[in-house]
Amino acid sequence: MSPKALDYDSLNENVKKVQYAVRGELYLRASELQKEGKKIIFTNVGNPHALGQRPLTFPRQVVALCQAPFFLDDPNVGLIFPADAIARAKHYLSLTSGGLGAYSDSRGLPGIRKEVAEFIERRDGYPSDPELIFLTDGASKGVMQILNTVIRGQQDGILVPVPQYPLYSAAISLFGGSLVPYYLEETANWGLDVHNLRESVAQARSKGITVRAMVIINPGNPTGQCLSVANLKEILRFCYQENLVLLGDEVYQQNIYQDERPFISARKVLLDMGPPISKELQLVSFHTVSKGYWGECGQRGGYFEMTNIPPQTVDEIYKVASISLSPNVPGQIFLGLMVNPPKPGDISYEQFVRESKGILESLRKRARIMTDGFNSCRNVVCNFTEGAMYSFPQIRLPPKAIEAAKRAGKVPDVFYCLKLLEATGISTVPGSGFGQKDGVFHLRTTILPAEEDMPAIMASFKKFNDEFMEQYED
Ligand SMILES: Cc1ncc(COP(=O)(O)O)c(CN[C@@H]2CONC2=O)c1O
Repeated sequence: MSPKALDYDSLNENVKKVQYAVRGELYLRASELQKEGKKIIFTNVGNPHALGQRPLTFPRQVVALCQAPFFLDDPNVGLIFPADAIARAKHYLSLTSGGLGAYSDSRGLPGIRKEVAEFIERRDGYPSDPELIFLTDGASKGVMQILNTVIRGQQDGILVPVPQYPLYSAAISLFGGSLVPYYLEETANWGLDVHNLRESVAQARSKGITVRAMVIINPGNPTGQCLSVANLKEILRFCYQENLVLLGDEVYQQNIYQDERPFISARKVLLDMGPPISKELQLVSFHTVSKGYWGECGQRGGYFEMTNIPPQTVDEIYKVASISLSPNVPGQIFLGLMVNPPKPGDISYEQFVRESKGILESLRKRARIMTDGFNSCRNVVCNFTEGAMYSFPQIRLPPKAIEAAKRAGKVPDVFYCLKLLEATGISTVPGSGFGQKDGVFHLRTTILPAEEDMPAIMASFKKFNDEFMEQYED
């Protein structure tokens, strides 16, 4: 009998090749232990509300009213909801074609795409065209759609930073392209050296690969570095010289924990450079409501903005977006609220600023606590988390530990993270899930555990780590 279509052996080979470590072996083992009653601290996913972060009040008030418009007809609605939330809910409902249950345009509601364009204009100081902004079910879907549009086959390469967020390696595998790694310099605080870029491209071309696009993640995941203007200019010039599309993943643009390198968008730097590059280099930028001080991961609100992309290509991307009919409408409203939050003078402004500032200040403190905690441990070194939501310490495993891992049939950092999980309940992602230089090992954790829990978590980590090193050191 020939295999059935959904038998494992007859599946699409690209599907079987895909790896996604953020919810890989460690996550599955942690879920098993949790079922057995062990207390698990899931720091593997940048999922703020799952670790206790409270949602911002104003957006939830607006979306609640949008989801249940009958409250708007209740004479007492003003006793529970502030007037600006009521007004915003009515505004968003007026943009839909029948409320949140109706499909929107496949690119998203025009009124919200306009809000995104106005946000970008305020942020960058250059006009932005709503027609070149598509709303998506989270940034992931936008990234996958653009990669699917660019990759024609195995010979097409995408330059991806290593360590990288495995959405990129997984999507490139799924769409049958080739990942072309460029290594970030850990000793230079995960800086990016254009010389490494040139080497990677030359190597790929020598294997017959056509490098088509370059991904930057700024601030970085898992590495947390923030790119300087000079670095961004080098990257833009490099892409222009090598005829590459630049994919600017900027989902952590609100998550900045130092003052030396504030966030500046690739688009602003590009437009500041002026012609010819500003008129010719193709750029797609991504953002989301999942990160920042919003952390609304489950709402699935994202967008991508296209710069210097030909109208015919935009039409093709629109055509493919139409297959999925409509991005989810609540997620679109969250996005509109993120890019157009309460303004000074609005009733909800003070509360919004208090809540958002509080979250960001706490994240900044936790980034410092975690970095210092790791650096106080034996054989652990950790760059400071300049941005994003993660800490990515290097774990210098003694040879005996590497041998023990081999005997256990595990990659060394998986072996270490499994031991850490069993001993402390701290669920992390091994550095091998993000890519790293040979013989160098890391783990990724988020900086999201509650501030008051952080010292105990770091103490528990230190106890485990120092005992582990004691056990395996010569
Ligand atoms: C760099 C980067 N881009 C895109 C996404 C996708 O975001 P959406 O929720 O908008 O699709 C993530 C999510 N970060 C994952 C999720 O949690 N931990 C991570 O590393 C990310 O880290």
